[in-house]
Amino acid sequence: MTRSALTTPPPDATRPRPLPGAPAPGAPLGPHYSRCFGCGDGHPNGLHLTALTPDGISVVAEFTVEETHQGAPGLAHGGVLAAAMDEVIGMSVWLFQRPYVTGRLETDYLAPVPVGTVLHMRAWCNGMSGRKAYLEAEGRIGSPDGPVAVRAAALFIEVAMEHFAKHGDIQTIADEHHEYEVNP
Ligand SMILES: CCCCCCCC/C=C\CCCCCCCC(=O)SCCNC(=O)CCNC(=O)[C@H](O)C(C)(C)COP(=O)(O)OP(=O)(O)OC[C@H]1O[C@@H](n2cnc3c(N)ncnc32)[C@H](O)[C@@H]1OP(=O)(O)O
Repeated sequence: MTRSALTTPPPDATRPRPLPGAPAPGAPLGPHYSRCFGCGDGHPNGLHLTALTPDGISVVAEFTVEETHQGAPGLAHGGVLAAAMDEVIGMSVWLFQRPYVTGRLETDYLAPVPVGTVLHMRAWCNGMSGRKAYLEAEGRIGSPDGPVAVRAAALFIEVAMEHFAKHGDIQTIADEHHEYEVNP
């Protein structure tokens, strides 16, 4: 992966460890929001990524490239592939049970991805330092051992839950996240 200093963990970064409440290995992760463009099962033309964690600290996911994801005829749009990388990285950092948002996302495109491809994605954390999480992901064509088509490195920044309430749609958050009070 060609990555900048901004997405490279500093020497004092800590290695992530699975938390006690992490999903069981192999259990499906499910969408964090039904209308999410990346994982939402209620999104009419989203990516519909399906994911699980093998170990509580990383995520594997499958993304089937559809006609609605094209850039050039018959080939996936690079921005759509970046969105898929962003999503799978976001799923992996959510395993640490604190809310993070993407600060920076770097992407290498190594091979074209035809419509109909199942992209086998994997995301993991290389280190954490304060509010910053340094993450990486790859997407392989056709199988978990297939050729790598896309790589990404990212810096995610931890935010308070209020970030979503302040900037987003608080009623929908309350409807889907019953543990979150609209008027605490
Ligand atoms: C109640 C329930 C709600 C449900 C929600 C579920 C949770 C999610 C669950 C599952 C996720 C699944 C997947 C989701 C989709 C994938 C994720 C996305 O696409 S997220 C959307 C796109 N990203 C944004 O919209 C961020 C927009 N930016 C911001 O809001 C701010 O800029 C923010 C929060 C990133 C930082 O702002 P500051 O004011 O809090 O903090 P400052 O001081 O600016 O930055 C902190 C440190 O980070 C560095 N930093 C910030 N941005 C950077 C950047 N772009 N590059 C390098 N460094 C950066 C700064 O230099 C600073 O470093 P120094 O502490 O000084 O060392």
